[in-house]
Amino acid sequence: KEIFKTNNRIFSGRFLPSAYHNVPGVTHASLVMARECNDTWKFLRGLGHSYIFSSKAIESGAGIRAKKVTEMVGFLRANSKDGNVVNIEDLVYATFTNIISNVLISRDLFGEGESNYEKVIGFLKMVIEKVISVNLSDVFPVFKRVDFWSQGRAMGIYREIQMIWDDIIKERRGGDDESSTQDFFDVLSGHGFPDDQISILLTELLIASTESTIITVVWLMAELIKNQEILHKVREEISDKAVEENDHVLINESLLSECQYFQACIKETLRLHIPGPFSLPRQATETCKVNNFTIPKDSIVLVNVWAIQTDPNNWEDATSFKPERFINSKIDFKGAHFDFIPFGAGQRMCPGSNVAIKGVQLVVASLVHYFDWSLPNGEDYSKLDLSDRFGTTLKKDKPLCLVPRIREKYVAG
Ligand code: HEM
Repeated sequence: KEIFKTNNRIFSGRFLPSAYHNVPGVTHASLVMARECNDTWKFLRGLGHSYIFSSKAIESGAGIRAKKVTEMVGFLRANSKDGNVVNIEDLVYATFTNIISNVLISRDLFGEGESNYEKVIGFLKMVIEKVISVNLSDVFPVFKRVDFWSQGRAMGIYREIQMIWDDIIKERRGGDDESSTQDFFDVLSGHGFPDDQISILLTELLIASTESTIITVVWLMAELIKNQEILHKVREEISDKAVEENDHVLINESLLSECQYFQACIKETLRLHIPGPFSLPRQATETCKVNNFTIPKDSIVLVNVWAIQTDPNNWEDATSFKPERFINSKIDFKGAHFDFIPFGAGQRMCPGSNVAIKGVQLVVASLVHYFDWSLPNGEDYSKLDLSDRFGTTLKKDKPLCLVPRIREKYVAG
């Protein structure tokens, strides 16, 4: 609360590792990693609100979400006949990447049958790894002027980012595009952002919107599989409240928000398996005092959200998965309850929380509604290993590999 509310303005800086700070264009076109809340940040956050994060923007993306999730279900249906094992992270990576890439550039980044899957995934992982890695000069600023290594690394990141978007942007600039709908590329372009800055912004938004969302889906699925009684309750609730049994049996996205127990499961996943255990590092823009400690200007500030959200003083039976704790509870992730801050809080709070929830709920509802799931080799559900791997993100240690089987009543559909 001291960081995110009392001293909100002072801690509104973002810590920017030198390798990323030195990427040409970053200081003029960064939203997620903008070092301070300057005019460019305000402008980009406003654009993001209008075209990506607001309820209106989310509503207009409903068609894309439905299409991409239907494709995912179709893919699983086709691959669920022979007891094939599916890696849930790989499965949903393509779905979430294509949902956001359609909002950004009106096309799938992972096209069907295209071999760019490995290339794009490799690119995203490389940027994440290189951007967050801390160099000597980050810790000892005295080395800044002689830190040629991170300058070389920055040029490497710049080249990779440009390479991924180059063809797409050229195609768009070529003018063959007849689409009448405006996407985020059009908006940025219309405001005069040059191509290399657009590439940086698209990359930031792509990573911000996929990485944590995918981690959340994997953990939620893992908890549901391990706790079969919770899975059945969720399934029943979705069937009762959100499935419209007509010619095309479809999950009604807007009715999912009325599934209280399912919503509680999503919250409990974000509590127990926080995707960013230290949130996204902030930086003090001025020297200030927090609980009588002096925090010097430019200090890097990590908030241990994992510890807060699993603190036994605040949460009963804190390390167990108990969605019930959120039923009839006012605790939400909107940044006002400081015991539960998976999306951060204050001025730099994640603006995409509603986009994330919409995607997570539709994808998971579809996976549990249309399919039965078992563990490979018929292993007992209770044996599923839920250990995590500590890092800047808190992922499941072992990949979640499951065997889908289309449910009886949808076999012919
Ligand atoms: C479960 C999914 C997600 C989680 C847990 C998450 C979490 C976070 C966190 C902890 C931050 C830093 C907040 C702070 O400094 O206080 C953040 C920033 C951000 N997130 Fe998310 N996020 C998720 C999904 C998304 C999605 C879907 C989008 C876009 C559609 C998005 C866009 C952003 C942006 C643009 C920022 C930077 C905001 C700024 O610095 O002004 N996030 N997110």
